Amino acid sequence: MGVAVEVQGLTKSFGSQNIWSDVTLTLPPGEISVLLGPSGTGKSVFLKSLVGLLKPEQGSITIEGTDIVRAGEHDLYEIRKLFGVLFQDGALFGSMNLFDNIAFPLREHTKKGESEIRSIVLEKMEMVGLQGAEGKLPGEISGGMRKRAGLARALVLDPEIILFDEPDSGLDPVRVAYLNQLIVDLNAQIDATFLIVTHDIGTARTVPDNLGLLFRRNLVMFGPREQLLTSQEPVVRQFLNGRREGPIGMSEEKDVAQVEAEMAALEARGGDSHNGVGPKGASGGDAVPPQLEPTEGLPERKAQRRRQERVARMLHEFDEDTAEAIRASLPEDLLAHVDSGTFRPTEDAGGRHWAPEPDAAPRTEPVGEPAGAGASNPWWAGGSRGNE
Ligand SMILES: Nc1ncnc2c1ncn2[C@@H]1O[C@H](COP(=O)(O)OP(=O)(O)OP(=O)(O)O)[C@@H](O)[C@H]1O
Repeated sequence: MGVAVEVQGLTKSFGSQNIWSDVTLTLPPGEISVLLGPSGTGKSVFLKSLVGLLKPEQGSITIEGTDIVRAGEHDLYEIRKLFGVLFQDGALFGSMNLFDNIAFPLREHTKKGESEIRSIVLEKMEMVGLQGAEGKLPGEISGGMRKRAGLARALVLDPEIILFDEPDSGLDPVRVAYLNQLIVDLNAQIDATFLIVTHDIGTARTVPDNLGLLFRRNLVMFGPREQLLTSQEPVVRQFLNGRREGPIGMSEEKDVAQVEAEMAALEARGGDSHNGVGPKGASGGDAVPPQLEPTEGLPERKAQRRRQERVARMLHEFDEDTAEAIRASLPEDLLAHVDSGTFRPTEDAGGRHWAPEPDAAPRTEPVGEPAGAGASNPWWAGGSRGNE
């Protein structure tokens, strides 16, 4: 299982330019989270801070008990081994073929022999659908293949956390759809914690368990996908609908009067339903579309059930629309526990973050043992209807 990344009160500036302040969130282990935000809001700075490449001035990033903001070089080196990073362009060495590019971290950071390296590289290449392309140079393959090669390289050290910096950039909508499926499939296979920075609203709506939005030097919201997708916050709605009207301006923030005038005009035209739906558009259809499932034949995502239990305990924190959307994603056994009050609800997480709470276990009988379930029949084994 992937590890949790707990970010508390994080603040980063470059000189007098504050990038973001007081960012608090937790990436739950093994879950997929997406971070959105207008250009220049510091999403890449956030990713670099997570791997210790940049040092925030305040706050903490705790991974397996180590605060990487304050960690020394040795601890940082160890923690970095937990990460795989997919950079925007794949960050491949142009003069090396794909095999050598993907083998690079193994040759640099391990003492493995060439035959073991070969079997690991070929396994990861197969996982990302690149079998047979070992001898190709990065310049000879498409952008989509380069992303896959970058992903294979991010996988070779068996990471517990994978960071994706705009995996969809430069890809056509069909390639983005294939890549999204690959991301979900990989998550099902390796159960690592994923954080994806993207501008692609389709990805944000269908891939993650959790969604966050950075704006005006703050984390506006971070929580279960249903929370952002049903949100009425003007900035969230503007971003998810990819429209001009709203608080986000061309290069800077707009003044209040202008935003009000734009919103009134938008309402007069019928609201978001009248916006165009481009390939990356978000309007139309359900506010909360079904989440992508792993390809048939692959294991279920282990994080799915863990997440369902987690959000079932958080239901009381959300408004009616969000709670209803979350309930629609829960299997019947968990809903029964929610409705019978078996769960001890989370306290004061406010939907913005999550921490393992030992005291949030069921109050009475263990949730895992509904009547008739035998010890050899684990309670999560059946009856989940997923995010239908
Ligand atoms: N090393 C650095 N030194 C000084 N300023 C920096 C540095 N790195 C980033 N910045 C500034 O931080 C701000 C946020 O940049 P960042 O690349 O993180 O934004 P982003 O949200 O990822 O944008 P985009 O969506 O366009 O990729 C920018 O104003 C950028 O100029």
